[in-house]
Amino acid sequence: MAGLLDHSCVGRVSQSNPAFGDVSVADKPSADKPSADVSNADAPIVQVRDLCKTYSGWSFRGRRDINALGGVSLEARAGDVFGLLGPNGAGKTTMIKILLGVVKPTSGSASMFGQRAGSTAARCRVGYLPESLRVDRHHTARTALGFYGRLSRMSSAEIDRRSDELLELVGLRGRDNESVRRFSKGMYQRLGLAQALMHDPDLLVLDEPTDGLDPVGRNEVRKVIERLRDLGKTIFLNSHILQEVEMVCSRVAIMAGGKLLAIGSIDELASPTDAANVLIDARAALGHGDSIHLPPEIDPATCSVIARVAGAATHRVTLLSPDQAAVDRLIDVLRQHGHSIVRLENKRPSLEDTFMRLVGQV
Ligand SMILES: Nc1ncnc2c1ncn2[C@@H]1O[C@H](COP(=O)(O)OP(=O)(O)OP(=O)(O)O)[C@@H](O)[C@H]1O
Repeated sequence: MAGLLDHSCVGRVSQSNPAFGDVSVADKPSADKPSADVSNADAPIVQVRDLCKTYSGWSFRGRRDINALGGVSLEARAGDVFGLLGPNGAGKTTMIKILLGVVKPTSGSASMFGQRAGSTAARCRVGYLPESLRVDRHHTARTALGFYGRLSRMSSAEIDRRSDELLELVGLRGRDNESVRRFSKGMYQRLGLAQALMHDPDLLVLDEPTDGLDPVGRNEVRKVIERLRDLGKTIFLNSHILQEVEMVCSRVAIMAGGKLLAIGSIDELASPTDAANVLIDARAALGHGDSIHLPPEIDPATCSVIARVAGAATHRVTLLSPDQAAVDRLIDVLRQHGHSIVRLENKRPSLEDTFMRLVGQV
């Protein structure tokens, strides 16, 4: 049953748990007891040191080892919305499975809240939304939350109170007694977020939470994540969708081929070549048969014609890392030469620029 791991402090992880897909290397959960005194206030919420994972497989050519993680180190701290990014096969899911104790690392260490990743004490404080959550079709949103609450050994009163809060938070209040069979994918994922939050975890691990959703569903799920961020929840988000990561994450790690390529805030990861720039679109009138004339003060290399219609041409001038004086000077020159400023945009480097630069080099 999906969600068992999220509430697994009361039970064992089933190796056939559909929440984890095809897990070939499953680690037996430890028998350590959760303790009220497990927190180490100064410890990073997630800490990974030199983490390596090699899967051993067999093909008709014989034994074949796959290095899914080749010595990754990273940390996420309280209040971070930490984005884990990388192309297919980067090792993101393997990292999450190790953190949740489903896969055993080959070497290196992983801990959460200062406790060994996968230990019961660590897992009790984590809520997990798998990539493809499956809630039994006979459930309503409310009975599903009741089921997950009971797995966490919550009392009926606690389950009712928490369900009310979470249904409100994820925007399913009023739909709570409908069969999940009638839910859209977006509603289903929002219910998934609610089940992951049922036992009020300190860390939320979300694996591709908006994968397969249409733009409306994506937007709804993202709004819930933003609400959780604003409430101060620590979130570990695995996603392919760069714009989404850019909108919600405070820090990101970019991985490829089992290696960590970069880690930091989006601004920290931008290189000078991705630097912020200013775009100025200026329109100049053209007489019949006129060619386009740029003011002589403007370097043609910084300028391109983006539109030419009868009687007018629009130029786009790009200023790299400009100061305000340079922007003012350029506008003055354009105006003196009879150009109208039709658009001015401050463009900050996008995560996509950074991602493509780093991943493209691998
Ligand atoms: N159970 C497994 N047995 C053998 N190889 C595996 C197993 N799980 C993952 N791998 C391999 O390990 C590598 C990393 O896979 P992983 O799923 O961690 O990457 P990912 O970044 O999550 O990719 P995706 O975005 O496609 O899910 C891949 O080459 C994958 O084929």
